[in-house]
Amino acid sequence: MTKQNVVMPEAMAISVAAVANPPPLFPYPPPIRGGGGFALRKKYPSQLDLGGRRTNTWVESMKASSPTHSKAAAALVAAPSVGAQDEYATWIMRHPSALSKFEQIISASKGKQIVMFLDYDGTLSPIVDDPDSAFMSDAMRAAVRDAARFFPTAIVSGRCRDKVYSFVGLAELYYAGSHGMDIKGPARGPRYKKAKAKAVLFQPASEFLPMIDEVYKALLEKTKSVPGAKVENNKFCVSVHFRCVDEKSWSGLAEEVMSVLKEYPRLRLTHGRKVLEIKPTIKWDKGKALEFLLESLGFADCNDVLPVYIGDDRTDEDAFKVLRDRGQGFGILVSKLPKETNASYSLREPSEVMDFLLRLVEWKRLSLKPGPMV
Ligand SMILES: O=P(O)(O)OC[C@H]1O[C@H](O[C@H]2O[C@H](CO)[C@@H](O)[C@H](O)[C@H]2O)[C@H](O)[C@@H](O)[C@@H]1O
Repeated sequence: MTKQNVVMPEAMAISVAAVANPPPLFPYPPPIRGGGGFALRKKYPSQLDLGGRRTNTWVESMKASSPTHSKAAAALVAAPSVGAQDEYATWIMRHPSALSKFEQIISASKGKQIVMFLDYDGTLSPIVDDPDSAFMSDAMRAAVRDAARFFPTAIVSGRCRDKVYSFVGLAELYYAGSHGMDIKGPARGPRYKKAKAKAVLFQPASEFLPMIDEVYKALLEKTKSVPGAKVENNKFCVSVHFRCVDEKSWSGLAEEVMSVLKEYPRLRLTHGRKVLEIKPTIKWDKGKALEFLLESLGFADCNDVLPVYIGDDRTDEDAFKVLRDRGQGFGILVSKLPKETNASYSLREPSEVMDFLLRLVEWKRLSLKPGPMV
């Protein structure tokens, strides 16, 4: 594998400019909890402002970060109120199931190479309490392996690349770890590689490694008194998990995290599904990673490509938005609940993601079979 010297203008703008003027994050509005409904929020900042926002605002953001796993939301999924059902019905018309619209999707791929981008947690593996036990099933692995035989496939995850590779275990895929800040091409050369495809190893935040390591250690120390808190070193970013922390301790945890981060103005804080995420302030995200990978695969400025991105979290919205802005391909949001999203389609859970991959593979196999002799 050769180290690639790629000049990406945004990636080069890593430090000073970005620090002075942090990039706006996509305002992914999680549903408002409580009130018995799934009302979509119009504005909900996904970047937690270390300077001005009060801790209780943080805690509200933390509460909203995993509605599917709150007891109230789980009850609403199991037995939704009439209002919630109406709201879901309206939402699903705007973001129909990728399974029910399968024919529409494959007809859009006519004459084009599908390229698959798959988030990991909550997309290929179910959300579980222990991040170290978020294994994908063998059946899902087989479906991804089959899909990758026909379509270039990349795993795009917030996790450390090595970790997500250890979960997926397929050498023929591209992997973008640390929310796209650590990209590596397949160990084995896939058959579908275009002639202009390049070998890939791209780490736009490498200068932040020592800082991330330092912050990881500081966060470990600061949060060790909070029962259930877990700090995960994702190489170019750090996750502070609060899924197993008693809700009463969330504000204390947020305060500890903020007290560490105020010493690091070149890092920013966002939140995902019951997790606080600490990242470098570079203009790089899963959307940029998607564009980078398309280019690496030889599909830059091509019309004969249909990128499909499947993900469940707010960081995946950056990729959905890129596809929407390019007017190319489409995003599929994995969610049982209505959420404001830039994805075109939806799937309810990882098992539906697997069904979708299997149908794609089956369709491709049939389309490659020679027709009957006449
Ligand atoms: O981009 P992703 O692959 O979706 O990674 C995002 C974060 O996923 C993991 O945390 C989430 O899944 C855990 C296991 O199911 C769950 O316990 C946690 O509450 C979720 O937030 C991962 O551990 C994080 O480091 C990733 O940033």
